[in-house]
Amino acid sequence: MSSNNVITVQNLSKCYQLYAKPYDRLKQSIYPRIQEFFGIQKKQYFNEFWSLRDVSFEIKKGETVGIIGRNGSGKSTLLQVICGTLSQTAGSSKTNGRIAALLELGSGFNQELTGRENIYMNGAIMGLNRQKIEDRFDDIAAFADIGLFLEQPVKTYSNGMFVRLAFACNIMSDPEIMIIDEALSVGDMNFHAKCMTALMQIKESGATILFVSHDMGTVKSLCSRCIYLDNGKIVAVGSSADVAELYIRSMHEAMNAEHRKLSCALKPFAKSINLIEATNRLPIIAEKVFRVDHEFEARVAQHRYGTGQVKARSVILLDMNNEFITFLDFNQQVKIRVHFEAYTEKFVTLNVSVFDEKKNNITGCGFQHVNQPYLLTRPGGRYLAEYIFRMPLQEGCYSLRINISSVIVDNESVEFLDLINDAVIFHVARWENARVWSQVHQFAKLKLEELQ
Ligand SMILES: Nc1ncnc2c1ncn2[C@@H]1O[C@H](COP(=O)(O)OP(=O)(O)OP(=O)(O)O)[C@@H](O)[C@H]1O
Repeated sequence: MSSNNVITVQNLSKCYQLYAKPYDRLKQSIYPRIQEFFGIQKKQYFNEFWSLRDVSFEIKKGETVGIIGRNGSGKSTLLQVICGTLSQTAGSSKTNGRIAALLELGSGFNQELTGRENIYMNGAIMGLNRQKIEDRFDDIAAFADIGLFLEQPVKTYSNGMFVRLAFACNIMSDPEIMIIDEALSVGDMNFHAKCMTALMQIKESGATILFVSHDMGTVKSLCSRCIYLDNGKIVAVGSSADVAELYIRSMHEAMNAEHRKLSCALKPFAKSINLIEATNRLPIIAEKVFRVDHEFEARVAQHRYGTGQVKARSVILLDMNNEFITFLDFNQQVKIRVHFEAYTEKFVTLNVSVFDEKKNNITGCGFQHVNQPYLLTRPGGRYLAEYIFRMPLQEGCYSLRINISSVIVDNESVEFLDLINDAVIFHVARWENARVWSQVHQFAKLKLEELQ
């Protein structure tokens, strides 16, 4: 392993034996030996299931790496093999440094012992002596913040309490490698925020973090690099912004496919929208010209996906004098003008989102936010949608995502008809008045008084 690598995984594979019937397990433990003894070809009484297949990567000291993928893609299996709690079928995994791991709920704690006793037990396992644990005890208890439950056996804990205690123990052990499997998702909002701050501090201290999550926002803000697993194989490794985007795209495509399958079952719902909003046709304005921008379409071909039943044909950013613009002043008012064409009858909404360079969704707007009912398109219909936005954003480079979706279940589920990432790229200049601290500036009012 190179001296800089703290985790090296080489051609790692994990195979589970799946038995159709419990009896097959018994047969597998007896018959092959007998068959071997009599020189008969050995028979296999199980099906092989490979939860990891030939996975290789390296993680350098100080890196924060996310592992993403749909349910069952092999993320937890990978973390368990790296932590040494599960053995691999082939390949190798090497780590170099003190590991603190938050794997599945319940692991690492003795269910019969109290929270307090488990803190001591965990500290000892992490190599801390009694004095060190005592010095840190109050910090651990304060971070876990589970009150009187600290004196109760952990078998009485809720999932959230359990994770609070486990996370507190882990971060107080000064880990060199921190491995977290989805743990934060069971904590409440306050705890999540506290953990994120703690993880940022661990990251700044130079520790290496390996992090499984389904929350792409957290992955993008915490991780510099990302590994995308599917069916136990690596699909992509790269910057977390790019890899998370690839994953989101594949999830959206899978969702569209699912919706197509469900469309028959959902027909009664579509009818109910028809009744409510059947009048929602727009007047045709003959004097305005529909804009088809072939240059735009060629440029975004790689960045768009969806069923294509309604498609944006041009997306432009204009100032309030209707001039094209890509360099904006801080808080400048702009128009986002989208010409789109329908090839079918659908209830649609058109959403615009602003993304930063790390592909975090900063702000945005959809029909429901401006009280615009869903539009019932007609085959061959050509439409113009124009949002007026202010961009009170930190100095930097941003992009617009245009998303035309049809509504499956109000405010819950949509089918993506046309989703275009990087439809427009633009820069926001520095505000002359003051440095902008957060990504979206708040124009607050302040009352400041001196009181007796
Ligand atoms: N003990 C086991 N025996 C058989 N198959 C298993 C076993 N443990 C895991 N698997 C299978 O291995 C595959 C990968 O599981 P794993 O838990 O690693 O996925 P994951 O990506 O972490 O999923 P999730 O996002 O749902 O947590 C799954 O199909 C799972 O059913």
